[in-house]
Amino acid sequence: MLTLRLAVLTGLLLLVARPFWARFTRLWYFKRVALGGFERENIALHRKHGPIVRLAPNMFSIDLPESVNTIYGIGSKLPKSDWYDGWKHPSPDAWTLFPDKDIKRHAQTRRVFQGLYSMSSLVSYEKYVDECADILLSRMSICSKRREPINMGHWLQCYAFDVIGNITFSKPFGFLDRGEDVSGILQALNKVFAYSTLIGIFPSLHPYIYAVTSALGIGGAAGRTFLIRYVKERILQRKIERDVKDEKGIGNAHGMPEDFLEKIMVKNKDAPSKVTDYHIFMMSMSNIIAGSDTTAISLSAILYYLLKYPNVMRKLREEISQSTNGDQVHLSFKESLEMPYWQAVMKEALRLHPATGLPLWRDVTEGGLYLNGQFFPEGTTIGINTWTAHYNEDVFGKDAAVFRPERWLDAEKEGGDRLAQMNAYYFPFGLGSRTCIGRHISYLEMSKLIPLLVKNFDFELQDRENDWKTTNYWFVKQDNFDVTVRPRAGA
Ligand code: HEM
Repeated sequence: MLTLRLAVLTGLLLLVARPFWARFTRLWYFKRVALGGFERENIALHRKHGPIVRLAPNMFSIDLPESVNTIYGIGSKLPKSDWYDGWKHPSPDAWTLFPDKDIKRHAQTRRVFQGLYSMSSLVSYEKYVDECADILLSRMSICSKRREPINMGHWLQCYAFDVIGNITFSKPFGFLDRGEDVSGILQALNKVFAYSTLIGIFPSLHPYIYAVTSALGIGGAAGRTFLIRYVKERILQRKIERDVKDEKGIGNAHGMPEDFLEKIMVKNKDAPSKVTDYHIFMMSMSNIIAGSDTTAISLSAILYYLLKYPNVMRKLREEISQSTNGDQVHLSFKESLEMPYWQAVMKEALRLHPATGLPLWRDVTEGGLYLNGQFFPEGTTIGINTWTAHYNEDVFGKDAAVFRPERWLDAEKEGGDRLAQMNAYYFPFGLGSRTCIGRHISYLEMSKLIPLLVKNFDFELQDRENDWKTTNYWFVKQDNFDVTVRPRAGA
């Protein structure tokens, strides 16, 4: 009887969703994702077919604001789907936080390491951010003298990599100093992202293809190997330094505050069975892989929209000059939190250009799930794409595609439910138990840098007419953020 009921319900599911070929094979979704622009297509699919769209025989893209908590909320028990397998080494021992499907182990790991990413830990990371911001500032001065267009996306990526290296190990990678891709890491990671994004659609092939590509040294294996070696070297070096000094946790290099590695090593020394050497390696790697491109993309988005909307730039600059004194170089994180317009600018830029551009896939578990009256049996995979959510006109209004930081401030002034509804369908950092662990760190990096840049420089978009080009292999990266840069009069 139960089987019959399930068959009927699954049959109904078959009738509901389009596009046609997605019913029969995952190849349809694979092909669309491979084209690199799925975030826009996902929005268009929902506008055409409604809130539930089939992307593969058992994969459904959802655009239902009222279901976001059921799928992702803190109480939700839906694990990440096997699409995430592509983001890890095929060995079950080589697990990492981001793709971990084991809900219990994931929760334990988060509990142990949450503090390293908390607001109170940011105080010790702030100086590491300032150091890299100073280097970027001096690079911008040099670029402004050359008067040639520069790829600002590249420089912001250099900054994001160096900052996360500095926060994690008190040592930037050297991207800003060299202005180029150190040891091919950026190129290699691009390949890793494309590989993981696509193989995740056919996860059973992952062990075989991974073995072949690694043996041949293609598909990003070389850059990944460099990164692994780099992280291991930093850890080893720190262990030696700590042994020599035999000191426990107070400060590290050159009297700077505790960096991430120092904090995690203190935990390791206090409870070696709970915080193992594998944890130290895995969390440090996660910082670099999950925390660099995401921040770079978001920084580019903020600056790009400021350049596209000069009125917003003007208002922001007014707020910056009111909030800082003339000689002050760096805005403190605390000061930035007290700048409502700046906060709204960041929020709005991450709404219009969230860093991840595919549905955040989750598996429906035992007993199935009803969404909007539609039954999804156990074993189906469902997900909401942040882009689909953020461009939802019922939630954000008819002008959802317009960059308008005021929408957040107006909704707040207005009172009522609107702000709560917008906040509930706004998730550039994911949601619930799988929300981004590094989100405060990324806010620290972003909120300090952009005010510094726009206070000191004028940027001009090379192509004012057309929107920039992007490529979406999970991260929606900007390809041609070309600008000219000039020092600002009086800065
Ligand atoms: C603006 C910058 C960032 C954005 C937009 C961003 C976005 C996200 C999103 C959307 C997720 C959840 C993905 C999912 O549900 O599949 C996530 C998870 C994660 N992020 Fe971030 N992230 C950013 C910066 C960072 C930074 C700076 C770090 C590390 C220092 C970091 C580390 C992580 C980790 C480890 C996870 C996995 C968390 C878990 O599953 O428990 N991220 N991030």
